[in-house]
Amino acid sequence: MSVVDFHCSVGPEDLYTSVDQHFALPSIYAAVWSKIGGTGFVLLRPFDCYQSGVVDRRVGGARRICVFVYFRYSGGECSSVPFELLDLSFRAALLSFAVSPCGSRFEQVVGAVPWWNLYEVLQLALVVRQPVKPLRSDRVSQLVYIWYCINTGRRGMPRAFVVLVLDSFGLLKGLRNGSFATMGLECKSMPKIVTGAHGYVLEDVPHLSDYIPNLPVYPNPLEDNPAYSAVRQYFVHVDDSVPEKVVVHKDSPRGVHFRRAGPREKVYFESEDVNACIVTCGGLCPGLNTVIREIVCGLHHMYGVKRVIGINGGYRGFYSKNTVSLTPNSVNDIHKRGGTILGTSRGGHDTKKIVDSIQDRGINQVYIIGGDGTQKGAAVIFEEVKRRGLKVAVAGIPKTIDNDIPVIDKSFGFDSAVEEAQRAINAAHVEATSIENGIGFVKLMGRYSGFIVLYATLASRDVDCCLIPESPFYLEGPGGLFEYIEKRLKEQGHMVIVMAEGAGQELLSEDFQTATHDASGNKLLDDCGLWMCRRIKDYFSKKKKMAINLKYIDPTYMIRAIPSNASDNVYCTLLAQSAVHGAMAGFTGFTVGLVNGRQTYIPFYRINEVRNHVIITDRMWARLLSSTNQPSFLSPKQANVVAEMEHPDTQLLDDSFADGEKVIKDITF
Ligand SMILES: Nc1ncnc2c1ncn2[C@@H]1O[C@H](COP(=O)(O)OP(=O)(O)OP(=O)(O)O)[C@@H](O)[C@H]1O
Ligand SMILES: O=P(O)(O)OC[C@H]1O[C@](O)(CO)[C@@H](O)[C@@H]1O
Ligand SMILES: [Mg+2]
Repeated sequence: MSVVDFHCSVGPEDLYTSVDQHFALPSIYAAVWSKIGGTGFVLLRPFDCYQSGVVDRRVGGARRICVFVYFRYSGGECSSVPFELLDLSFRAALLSFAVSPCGSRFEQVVGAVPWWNLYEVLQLALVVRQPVKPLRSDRVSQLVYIWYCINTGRRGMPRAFVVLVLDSFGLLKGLRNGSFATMGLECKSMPKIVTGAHGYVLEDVPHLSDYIPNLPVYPNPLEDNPAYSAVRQYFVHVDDSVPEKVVVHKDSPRGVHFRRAGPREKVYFESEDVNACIVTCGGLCPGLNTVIREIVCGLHHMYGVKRVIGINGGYRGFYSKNTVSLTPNSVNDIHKRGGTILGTSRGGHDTKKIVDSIQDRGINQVYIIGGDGTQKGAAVIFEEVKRRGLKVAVAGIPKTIDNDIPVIDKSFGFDSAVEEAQRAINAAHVEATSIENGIGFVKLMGRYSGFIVLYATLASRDVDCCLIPESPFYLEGPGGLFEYIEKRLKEQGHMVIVMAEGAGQELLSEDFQTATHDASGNKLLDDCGLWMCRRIKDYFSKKKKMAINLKYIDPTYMIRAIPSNASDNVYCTLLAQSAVHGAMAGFTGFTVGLVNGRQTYIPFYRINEVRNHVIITDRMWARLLSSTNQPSFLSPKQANVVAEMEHPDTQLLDDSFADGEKVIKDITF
């Protein structure tokens, strides 16, 4: 990659960002933000330089390119530090980073400094011992170039790791008011980080009282609830928190925690004042109706709330559709149905119109059920609500059958989807075993993350080959997929292949590629399953002159349109009740989620920073490989890249190496 790559034509729809937070970030812990596919956008203030080891642990390994951007501000309006000192600290930061395990791993370092200052360019080159090319034009366009850089990776996977060294908050505020605004960026809140003894960190969620002073509090009506009186367990302790990592060594720091979900002694809403709404966005997922039902029933039965409305048709429904009144009676049976009784949609997120509608209708609790995109939308709604100073609690309930939401143990609907996928795999197995050289080929969902396919394969034990987006593969030649199919057919006379829809997209021949974007800006995938089946058939009939019988099964929409299974139903109930307790207690700007088996409130930025991926250097992938006996399909070059990946100093500090499936990193080839 060179500076030239910054000029590639990426449309405005690709300009996702989290960097608008930069001037409010308190430390590097809170400063690692991610974009589509998991780009680490790290904002390093001059005095954070000594923390580069933390950066390494959070984003190390996958990133190959490092971009330093140095804005030198000469207005002086907000900076009380002399420029000479800022220059010094900048160089210290750069040097410290460049020689750190993280910095030294990058293939190339690009330094962006004001183009007119050749002296700075030379200094940078000296420090990083690499050719440094200044980016031309003014500071605003430099920022735009960085966005481009983030989005230039293959298969939509970003390749850049960006470090901003800021020397003036004032300048960046100025930029935000200027070009940032035209990029549709919003100012976000400062993360609430509470620290305690022995490395305890609480990544807390916002509260209405953070921006509305002197809010009245009320006793929690649960105190009079016969069910809770019976067990004499009413409220969670105000200081209860849940650790993000439960595998520790005796000297490990206590690490990051999230606020434990549950009812609080005091609430910030009187029951008769609550006017709640529920909206579902994005694709379908088993359990949506259960969550709707349990929010309505939880509000009604636990808190005596009578006014709950449903917003029809996703985010756009706030301003373009009718609402529907929801009562325990009207939602009584809905959990037995798939889909969402409210309807859903992609696109149409107009923050101003949505919050106008919330304000006009007098809504004061907003429950937003949806995937990664929806949670990003919820975060923006929260910011706008806060900016207007409204007493409105915004709660997210994460949904996705793909299980690609980070931090949480798993998303609701995932188990049901995996279970339903068994029926398709069984059918494929029956078909394959009933005929000579039978191949059962099943395509399942999983746009960027292959969890459904991974778990469905492990659960079934009938699968001989599992293909996921995270694990590249190739078709022809030694070690390729075709060779493996031939071997398997010769060994046992049949085989079952299960593939995620996002796998092998890069293999599709150009004539087969028709993909564009959906209304939310998600890249639409081409039907790689169909294409693969055609390639397999062609290969064996034309090249090998070998008769095979391939049956293609595509149950993708069937596995997400079903009602949730029993375990997801219970999970949905707990999520919904946790959301209700949180909103009633005045918390806002949070997503509910299960962390290490406990319900928690997670700040939006943690849910939105990365995408959860299957890690193919993790033991779970080893379990998969030993279950199917398939080769890794990595080309020698790709295998080298994997082998080169260094493990962090302390494995326990990094999710991807902890025992289990919770991951935050991705591998980019
Ligand atoms: N960055 C964003 N900011 C504001 N709104 C967003 C953002 N990304 C997505 N949205 C909105 O969120 C809604 C749902 O997004 P999307 O279609 O990506 O589905 P999702 O919630 O990610 O669910 P799925 O699991 O099906 O992908 C859409 O209405 C979209 O406009
Ligand atoms: O066809 P739709 O409704 O846009 O949804 C398809 C996508 O939704 C998901 O189920 C969830 O993101 C993906 O697995 C899939 O690619
Ligand atoms: Mg999504």
